[in-house]
Amino acid sequence: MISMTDLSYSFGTSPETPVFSGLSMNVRQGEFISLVGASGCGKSTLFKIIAGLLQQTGGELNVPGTISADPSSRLGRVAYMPQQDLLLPWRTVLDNCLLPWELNRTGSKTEAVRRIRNMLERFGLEGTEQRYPHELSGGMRQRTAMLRTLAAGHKLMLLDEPFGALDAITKRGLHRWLLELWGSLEQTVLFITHDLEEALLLSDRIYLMSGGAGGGVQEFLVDLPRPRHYRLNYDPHFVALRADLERRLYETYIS
Ligand SMILES: Nc1ncnc2c1ncn2[C@@H]1O[C@H](COP(=O)(O)OP(=O)(O)OP(=O)(O)O)[C@@H](O)[C@H]1O
Repeated sequence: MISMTDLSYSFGTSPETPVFSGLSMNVRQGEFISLVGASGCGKSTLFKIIAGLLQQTGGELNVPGTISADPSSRLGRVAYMPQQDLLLPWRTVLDNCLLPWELNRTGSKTEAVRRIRNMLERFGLEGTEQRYPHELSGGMRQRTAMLRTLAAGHKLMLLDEPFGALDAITKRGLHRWLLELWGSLEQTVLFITHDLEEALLLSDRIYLMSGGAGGGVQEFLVDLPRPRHYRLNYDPHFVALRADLERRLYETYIS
């Protein structure tokens, strides 16, 4: 679904110091992949490149149907949920979720509304369609933003720390919910997180990003069977994987 070879990026303000370099990775259809790495190693920047908002300064990026050298060919091809939920405060839940339809105008509005209404229950948002973002809890806002992202109708979703600002219990509930939802949707997900347990629970593979010149990326396979239960994090194999992941992440910090 995505492949990148030796990708690098430098901001124009500091061309000599790349945010990251030597990034090579592949994402296959239907996979759930997490990206972890120190703050500032370029995870969000990589998402902006994949979404077509920035152009890599080196290397190859292949997103099917696009041209590696032309970032605008990637615009609108993937669903991107940035760190802040970016819900429009003057719009209701339903109207926020209709935004992708308003931008693309594929099919009728009646059909788009029907599809969103059908999704509201699966997202635990039944009864909220006429509410405004300030009337929602943090977890509900994140689910609304995710529904809007999914409503764009793309098979690839980029989720940048969607649960980063939530308390542990709400987060736990959303993990359970996302595991069930992803299992039924055939979506490919690239997910940024700083939470190693979250990454292990949700992912097929994890990429550890180092950032900087010559940093590259390390692949970590999560060989835990599916379907996964959110209580899996007490399993001895899970605990061992977590320890290994933490050690490898620590090594990327000090290398
Ligand atoms: N517009 C910009 N101009 C110059 N430098 C920038 C710009 N945006 C981000 N940076 C720098 O690029 C680096 C990578 O930022 P980015 O947000 O991609 O990191 P990140 O790994 O997602 O961090 P975090 O985990 O804290 O969200 C940081 O050093 C940041 O200061």
